[in-house]
Amino acid sequence: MNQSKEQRILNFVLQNAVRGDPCSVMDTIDKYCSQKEWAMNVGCEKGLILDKTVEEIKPSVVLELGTYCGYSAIRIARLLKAGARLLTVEFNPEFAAIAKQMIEFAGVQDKVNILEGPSEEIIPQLKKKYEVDTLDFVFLDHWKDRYSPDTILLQECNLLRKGSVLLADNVICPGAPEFLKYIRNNPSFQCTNYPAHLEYMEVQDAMEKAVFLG
Ligand SMILES: Cc1ccc(Cc2cc(O)c(O)c(C(=O)NC/C=C/[C@H]3O[C@@H](n4cnc5c(N)ncnc54)[C@H](O)[C@@H]3O)c2)cc1
Ligand SMILES: [Mg+2]
Repeated sequence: MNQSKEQRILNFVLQNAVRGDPCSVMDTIDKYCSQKEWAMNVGCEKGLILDKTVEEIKPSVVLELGTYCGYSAIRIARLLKAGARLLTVEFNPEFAAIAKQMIEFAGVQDKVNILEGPSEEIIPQLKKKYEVDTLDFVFLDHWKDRYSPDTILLQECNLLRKGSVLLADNVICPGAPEFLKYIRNNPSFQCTNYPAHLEYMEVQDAMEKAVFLG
């Protein structure tokens, strides 16, 4: 059975990146996806916005929605302080398996927990099953029509506290119009837009940061 694109990306990393070196894994994925096969990793330009957000917050508990191949999980985990943890949610078992291997190769597996299943089922389990009190940082990068329902669900499950930060990828391309409408008209969130380009392309995109005001 011929390989998936995600399997080819993983193989390229296993053969060309330096084991235990997260930056080498990220650079190798970026090289493959810009030169050989495009894939929906946040990439290096928007990745820098993600890095700065994580460095600013210094989060202890991070939730990522949409692991895919694990690129942004590695990007986030490499910056986490000792004892901090990233919970990343992925409902496609093939992608979850690829991401697990990618994260282990990068050497950040001790900081990352891949939660397999749909975000709408996992989010309500975070407190009891995954011992989460509140989330310091949430990176949204899954199906774009899930951004606003999951943001509402996070609030309903009391997982946000005053100062919790959401960062959403792709609010321009593919676009998350319903999310932008919801979050920018909601007085409980302070929003900032970060224009950028779609990963590996000269197409306009942007990230939206939303701080929960409690
Ligand atoms: C028209 C067009 C098409 C594509 C692009 C380019 C482009 C650029 C980007 O940066 C993108 O993030 C995307 C994009 O579509 N991302 C969706 C990402 C999904 C991943 O998350 C997983 N997942 C999806 N919903 C859930 C869910 N509820 N619970 C758990 N996991 C979920 C999936 O299993 C995938 O692992 C697309 C630009 C324009
Ligand atoms: Mg994305």
